[in-house]
Amino acid sequence: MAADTAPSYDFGLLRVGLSADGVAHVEINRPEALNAFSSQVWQELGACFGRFKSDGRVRCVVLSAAGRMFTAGLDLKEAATGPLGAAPDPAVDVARRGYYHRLAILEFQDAISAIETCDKPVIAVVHGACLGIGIDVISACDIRVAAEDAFFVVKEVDIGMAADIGTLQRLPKVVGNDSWVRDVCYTARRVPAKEALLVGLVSRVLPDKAEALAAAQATAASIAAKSPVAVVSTKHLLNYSRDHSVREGLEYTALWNTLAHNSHDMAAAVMASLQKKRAHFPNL
Ligand SMILES: CC/C=C\C=C\CC(=O)SCCNC(=O)CCNC(=O)[C@H](O)C(C)(C)COP(=O)(O)OP(=O)(O)OC[C@H]1O[C@@H](n2cnc3c(N)ncnc32)[C@H](O)[C@@H]1OP(=O)(O)O
Repeated sequence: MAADTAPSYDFGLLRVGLSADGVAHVEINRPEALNAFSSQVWQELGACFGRFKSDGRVRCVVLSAAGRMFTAGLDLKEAATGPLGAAPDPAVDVARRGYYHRLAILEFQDAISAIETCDKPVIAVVHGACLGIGIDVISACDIRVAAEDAFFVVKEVDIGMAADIGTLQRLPKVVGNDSWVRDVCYTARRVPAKEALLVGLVSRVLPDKAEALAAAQATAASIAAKSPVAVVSTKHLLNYSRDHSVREGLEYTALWNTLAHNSHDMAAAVMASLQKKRAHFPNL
């Protein structure tokens, strides 16, 4: 993407950096409120990942958070002011208020789903608490790594609600263990990093946040050095296949690759492999 048309990543509660090797680093930066998700946080997150989708410079993303913990979940102070998107006027009937409340929940869902639909792999780095909406967020990521002090809580039942931004849809597919998912979703119990590793919620646990971040950056750099056509195709096809039958997945993959096999990257990669050299692939 030409510099004059490059999207802006100038946000209030996110710090976004883009390295020359194609790795974007998004840091949720609201440490004074333990990175609680106010509407501004999730709206900025949605906008940011929406922009990554069409920004060819971005090949892989690392998502982390500043301060003591990944996130304390939904901003309860903001939530206490009334339901999301609902008109506060009590004279307005419940159907009319409910209509706008539903739209607001859908908007919140879309913002977090932007992590999944941005096409570029996203690696979450979790340290300290990852509560409530934090689980919705990391479940939408491709890879999760944790620091030893990380712990995870599907906290929603403790605030009197069912999780509604993606945890109940994605977490079962991430860990593939229905009994465990129901245990943690019904009880809101604290899951330590070791257990998260054992059950497959995270793929690595590192001694501390700095090492977890370094490991994620190294993985991201390795992904960013691959053909971006191959990488976005792989993400897209994994997600499609997760949500469809094997047969549907195979048929769709054949169709997708009918186009993707025509990239210059394949020829360059095959040639480099034969010559025992490293291929360099242009941005999407
Ligand atoms: C449509 C709905 C969509 C999504 C729904 C998502 C549901 C959820 O996310 S459920 C999870 C909700 N979160 C919680 O229940 C956690 C609440 N917080 C705590 O229990 C504690 O703060 C803690 C995380 C255990 C940390 O405790 P501690 O180390 O003692 O720090 P504190 O002094 O409590 O907090 C410091 C500072 O942060 C503010 N804060 C903490 N959590 C939140 C929050 N969730 N929302 C808003 N603000 C929060 C806290 O008030 C303090 O601020 P001060 O200004 O210093 O008082």
